Amino acid sequence: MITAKGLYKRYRKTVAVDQLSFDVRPGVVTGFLGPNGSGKSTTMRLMLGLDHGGGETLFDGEKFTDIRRPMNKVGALLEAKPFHPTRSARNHLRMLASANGVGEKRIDEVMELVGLGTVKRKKPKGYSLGMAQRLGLAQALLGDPKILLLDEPTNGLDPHGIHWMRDMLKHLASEGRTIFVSSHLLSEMQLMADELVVIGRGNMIFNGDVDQFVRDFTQSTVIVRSPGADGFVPALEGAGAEVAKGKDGELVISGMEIGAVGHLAFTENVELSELSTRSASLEEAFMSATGSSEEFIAAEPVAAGAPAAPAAPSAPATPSGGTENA
Ligand SMILES: Nc1ncnc2c1ncn2[C@@H]1O[C@H](COP(=O)(O)OP(=O)(O)OP(=O)(O)O)[C@@H](O)[C@H]1O
Repeated sequence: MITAKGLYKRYRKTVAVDQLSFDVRPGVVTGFLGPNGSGKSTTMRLMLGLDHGGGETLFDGEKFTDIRRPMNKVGALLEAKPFHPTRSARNHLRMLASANGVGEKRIDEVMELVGLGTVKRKKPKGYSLGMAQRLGLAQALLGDPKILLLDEPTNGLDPHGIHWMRDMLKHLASEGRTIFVSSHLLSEMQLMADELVVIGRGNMIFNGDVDQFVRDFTQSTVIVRSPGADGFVPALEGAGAEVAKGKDGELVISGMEIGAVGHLAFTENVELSELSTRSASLEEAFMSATGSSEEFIAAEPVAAGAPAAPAAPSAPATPSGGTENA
């Protein structure tokens, strides 16, 4: 279990992390999301005491600096390639292992676990970014910790690597470990995470269940296909629904429950060939939740030859509403 309380960090005029408080539960993967520059890396560094700032983080009730053998309790992967330039990958882990009372056997075990068994005698400087991420994870797992903090571990991994990382983190969570992982790959996060901490401009936007986040920040829609679709629209609108035409003539209905749509079709004598709900994606929820807290907003692309549009104005500093739990 991780308990973060009142985390705060200011760089000159920039408040990078603003009184963030959240819990990360064991047994599930918790995703850490936020737009670029929202303070995710700074938060993780603060949690591990690698940055000076305000607040406190407890790992199973203990501050990181008070843990006698930190590697056995908390494993972290904060940036790829923080490795010794001349030692082999295995020797790099060996050095860390001996400093932390971890046995030799565990080194080969973690190298195999992350798929680097055949290249463990090579120097990490020759590793690709994806291989470096795997070595970083091996390093984090060396002490068999109950808690893992991973900043963008899928960065640089190919689709197979991303799939592998997802399965690995889900497996580690299923063993009862606490997994806190940041990623920009929202479709991946939707498959991997059970819970979320979402921040914008250093402020808490949401802390809780992924499905709840999607429900809170998007609207699910009801899909209808019918040979009499056009004739059904006035009845739907008369009942207060909003109706849009989707692909292949489907009706995309918002503001009305699926049961009510089915009942209305029955009373209006409309034949249906499909009646279903469509949930929004995590990406849609993320865009809606963090849209106003994006730090870097690009201008709309302009067609070649057209006069350039002025850059979009900066968004207000306050994040959009949500279930703040700070
Ligand atoms: N060493 C530093 N000096 C000054 N400002 C910094 C420093 N590190 C981070 N910042 C600022 O703090 C804010 C948060 O940065 P941080 O890197 O934590 O965000 P992030 O969410 O991890 O971003 P990304 O998703 O792009 O990796 C940004 O405004 C950034 O410019």
